[in-house]
Amino acid sequence: MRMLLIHSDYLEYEVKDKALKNPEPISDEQKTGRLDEVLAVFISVEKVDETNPDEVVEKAVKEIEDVASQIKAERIFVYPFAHLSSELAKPDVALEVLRKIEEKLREKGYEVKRAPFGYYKAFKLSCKGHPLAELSRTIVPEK
Ligand SMILES: Nc1ncnc2c1ncn2[C@@H]1O[C@H](COS(=O)(=O)NC(=O)[C@@H](N)CO)[C@@H](O)[C@H]1O
Repeated sequence: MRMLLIHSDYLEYEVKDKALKNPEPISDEQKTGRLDEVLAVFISVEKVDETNPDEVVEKAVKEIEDVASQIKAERIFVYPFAHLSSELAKPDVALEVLRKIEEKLREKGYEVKRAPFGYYKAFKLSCKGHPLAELSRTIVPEK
């Protein structure tokens, strides 16, 4: 899994078209979304993650929590992003992993939104620009 973490004044998105034949079903209210004062986490779930998705979820949540505590972020935006890797996991595995990350972060008390999966989306992001505002992490399951 590849993650790009951007500490932002805000992230907002708007769903445009389907990028997959069967994207995640969404309600009208999910067609746009915005969070202010947010840690935006762009995630590419990779093929290698299919060997142990639950382990990758655990490791990703830990990494995100570590960064969130350092920058004192209480809101997290989980953003499916297929452009951080050339070895993408298949969509059904990727969506399940992203849903579990969202769920576990919420259980830990963060305010969490997740952008819809399988759509082309317009988005606006305002990076804060401090030394820890732009980070990346690579997570792999143990062999
Ligand atoms: N492995 C993945 N990790 C994260 N997001 C994914 C993954 N696979 C699919 N998606 C989601 O599905 C959308 C489209 O995925 S994609 O791989 O880019 N596929 C396409 O764009 C197709 N139109 C051509 O392959 C992405 O924008 C993202 O929302």
